[in-house]
Amino acid sequence: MAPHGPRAPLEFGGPLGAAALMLLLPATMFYLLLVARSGPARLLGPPPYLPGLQALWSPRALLLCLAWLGLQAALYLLPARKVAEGQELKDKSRLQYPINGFQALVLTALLAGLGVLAGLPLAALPEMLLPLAFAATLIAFVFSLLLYLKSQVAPASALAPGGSSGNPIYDFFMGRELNPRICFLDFKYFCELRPGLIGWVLINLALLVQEAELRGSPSLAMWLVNGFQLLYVGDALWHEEAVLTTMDITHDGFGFMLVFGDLAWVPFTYSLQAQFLVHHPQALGLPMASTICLINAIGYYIFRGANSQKNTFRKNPSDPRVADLETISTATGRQLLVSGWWGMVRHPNYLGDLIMALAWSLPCGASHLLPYFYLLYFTSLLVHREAHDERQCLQKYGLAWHEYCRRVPYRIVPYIY
Ligand SMILES: NC(=O)C1=CN([C@@H]2O[C@H](COP(=O)(O)OP(=O)(O)OC[C@H]3O[C@@H](n4cnc5c(N)ncnc54)[C@H](OP(=O)(O)O)[C@@H]3O)[C@@H](O)[C@H]2O)C=CC1
Ligand SMILES: CC(C)=CCC[C@@H](C)[C@H]1CC=C2C3=C(CC[C@@]21C)[C@@]1(C)CC[C@H](O)C(C)(C)[C@@H]1CC3
Repeated sequence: MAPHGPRAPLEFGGPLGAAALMLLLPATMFYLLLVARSGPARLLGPPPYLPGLQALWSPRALLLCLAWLGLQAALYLLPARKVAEGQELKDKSRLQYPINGFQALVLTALLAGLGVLAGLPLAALPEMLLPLAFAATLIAFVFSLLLYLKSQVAPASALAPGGSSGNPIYDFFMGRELNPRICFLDFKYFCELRPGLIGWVLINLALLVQEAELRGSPSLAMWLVNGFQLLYVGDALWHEEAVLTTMDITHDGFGFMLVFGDLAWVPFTYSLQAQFLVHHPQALGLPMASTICLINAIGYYIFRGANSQKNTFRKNPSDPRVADLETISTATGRQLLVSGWWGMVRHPNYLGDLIMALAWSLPCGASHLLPYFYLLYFTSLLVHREAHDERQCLQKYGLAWHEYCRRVPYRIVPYIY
């Protein structure tokens, strides 16, 4: 079982590290937004210029962000095709979650289409990225503060294992409450999948339209980046229920790190490749484009295969699709897969995700490092996540986890790591 309360080891260097990250993460996001639109687009140089407050603050951008959150919340509250139950909580209860994320994506696409037909200038959105990112950051700070205050009146059983150190800065950053919600609106589940992910593909689409207006038609590179990332977001929302077993939902509190990650970091930095392409057009031949599509398809095949295999197995180990796989028994009664995808490396889903990340950067060519930022950041995020998960699995499964590590020695990349 994971350690609780003050005894939980502090992550990210404790309160000082958390405070530094609270400044560093937004600063990095603004830096990337500025660099992507600058001529040299140098990832490792000083920022091209320092924007004044008038370039960042716009009441219209704030209103737009709030309207976006309101729209996504309204779509979340629409009748769902299914209501799923989450993992069992400390008090033995299970929370309920609507499964209508894909429906929200489709309805948002319809609304955006209608908006464009009615004269909504989608291509103007990229020009507002800086003030929109600033507004999203402000919202993230205020929302995290409200969540922190709300957690002060939450019962102890509702707190996450890692966010109750007693240090306000650290707890504000990590999040104290595990599943903060008002009635049916679960804030963490909502934010993780809706406004940020759907916002990301909307920003990508706006960049595609802007490129078409600038150059007559969108480039092949832009189509690939839009297509790959839409597939990724569509897949996440189609398999929405699977997010209920990720450690973000089952283990982590909902504090500034995740709030900012979901609402600002994902839409504004994950769309970096499309931003880069508008300002730095790339000629991409068909052979190269086909190779990149193949790389993305391989990554997706591994990512989806591994995630679905584990989810199917966790739901019903006797399902014919997984019943023949080899397993190790653990003292908890749960089993671990040691063949199939999970017999290749201990985190095959991370491997697939990383291969896709490479495919998203390749259409941007090899002249700049900036489009590869996502790949670099994502590698470090997954290495950190993998170490975190291994510690938890060792605590949960003890000797059986040692046996799994012996049988499957590589973590993410076969024969390398
Ligand atoms: N694009 C992005 O920014 C991000 C994407 N991701 C993606 O999200 C997805 C989910 O990632 P994440 O939640 O970190 O981790 P996983 O989906 O890999 O879940 C880890 C859990 O799986 C279970 N497990 C581990 N090994 C086995 C095994 N051999 N057999 C059966 N169960 C096993 C354990 O939980 P238990 O035994 O309790 O079931 C373990 O805690 C991944 O595909 C990842 O790539 C993640 C972070 C960011
Ligand atoms: C640098 C920073 C602010 C870190 C915060 C991390 C978050 C950005 C990520 C933590 C886990 C995430 C997941 C997804 C998006 C990024 C965050 C929020 C995810 C929704 C992407 C789509 C996938 O299919 C997924 C559903 C498996 C995934 C879940 C984890």
